[in-house]
Amino acid sequence: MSESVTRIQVAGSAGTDPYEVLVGRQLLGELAGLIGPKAKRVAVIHPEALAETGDALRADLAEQGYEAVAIQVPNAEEAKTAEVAAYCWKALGQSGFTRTDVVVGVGGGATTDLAGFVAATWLRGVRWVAVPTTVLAMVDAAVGGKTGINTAEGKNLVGAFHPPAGVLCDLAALDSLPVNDYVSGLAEVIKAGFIADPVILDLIEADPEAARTPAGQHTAELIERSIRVKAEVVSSDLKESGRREILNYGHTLGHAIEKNERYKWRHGAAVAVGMHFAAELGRLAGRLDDSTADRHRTVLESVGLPLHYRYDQWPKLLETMKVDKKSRGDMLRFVVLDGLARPTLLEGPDPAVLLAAYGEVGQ
Ligand SMILES: NC(=O)c1ccc[n+]([C@@H]2O[C@H](COP(=O)([O-])OP(=O)(O)OC[C@H]3O[C@@H](n4cnc5c(N)ncnc54)[C@H](O)[C@@H]3O)[C@@H](O)[C@H]2O)c1
Ligand SMILES: O=C(O)C(=O)C[C@@H](O)[C@H](O)[C@H](O)COP(=O)(O)O
Ligand SMILES: [Zn+2]
Repeated sequence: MSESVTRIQVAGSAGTDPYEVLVGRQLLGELAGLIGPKAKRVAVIHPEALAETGDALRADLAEQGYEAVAIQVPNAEEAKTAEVAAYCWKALGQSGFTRTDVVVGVGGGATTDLAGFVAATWLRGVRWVAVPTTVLAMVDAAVGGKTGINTAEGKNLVGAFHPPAGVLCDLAALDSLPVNDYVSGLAEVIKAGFIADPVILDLIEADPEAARTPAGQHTAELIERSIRVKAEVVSSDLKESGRREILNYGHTLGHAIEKNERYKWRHGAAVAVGMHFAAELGRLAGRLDDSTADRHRTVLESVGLPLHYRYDQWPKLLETMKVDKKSRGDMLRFVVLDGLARPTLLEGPDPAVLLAAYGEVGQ
């Protein structure tokens, strides 16, 4: 067993098995246990940026007796396409991958979303293990079983709920992450702070510069607290029939911005703008106090996340938001706050209020 490993439990829900999220260092010794005794073949799906890691993992698994293949996919959102999923299916088919074999997704959230989706769809579902290597993937994407790809029409429009058998968050992986990608992940950390655990906000506000680096004093605590928020929510509502919607705070506008930018913006940056919008919407709808709304601006800005987007794009963003997964018929639905750590739904807001909220965000 590895030293000083934190183990966070995710309960089984909707007929799925429980699993653990491990946070620590040198966790790869845990991988074989998660792959389980039945697998003969293992496919390691990794992005170009982690070519060496992917190959080292493949070689290590081969030494342990598995027929291991590494499947390299493009970096970031370019991996979340039907074409790349088809490329992975082809590789699994050519290596004779059966129902007892296992997919390992190593990388950021784009890679773990794709790898989980490939695992969910191959032979109608095989076991998979997530090895997240970005802040965002550790605290959010790799946990909870939402897997999927984008289409030209929108973000994550094709996917499946397919929880991993386990999640290994090796904090050492963060040392090679470019600072922009590190900071992008802080958007989901800050989201967890606003919707459920304000201590996260206190820790970031105490030293925003430290929060921007893996060497920061509170890095492990910020990551663990955020994972606990996610684990608690998905444990009770895997398929998003209710409470899980709170994890979509800031995402209604955020996803529309990502689509508008043809997925060239990082998810976390778009969600940061989306949370600013959600805060202004909450304030203008008479739900959220000024001080908590203003806190969104200060904490997001303090770590270097964006608050604003192009004002002239509002009509297009509004059209995209109409097909957000939370919409019901013609009714737009937004996660807003009734107060700090009090997330709720705002259904069918007045279009004038929406425009006024965007007036604070658009530039
Ligand atoms: N499934 C979910 O519940 C969920 C939750 C949140 C976000 N997401 C998804 O996650 C994605 C965003 O994930 P992300 O922010 O991790 O971005 P990402 O996966 O696009 O990774 C960012 C970049 O960093 C590279 N990279 C990854 N790890 C690295 C490392 N250790 N060192 C150097 N480079 C590394 C990647 O190859 C990529 O180029 C979005 O597609 C978003 O929709 C999913
Ligand atoms: O896990 C969830 O549920 C979330 O909403 C977490 C989000 O951070 C994440 O970006 C998720 O992929 C969004 O899902 P979607 O269903 O709105 O596509
Ligand atoms: Zn997200």
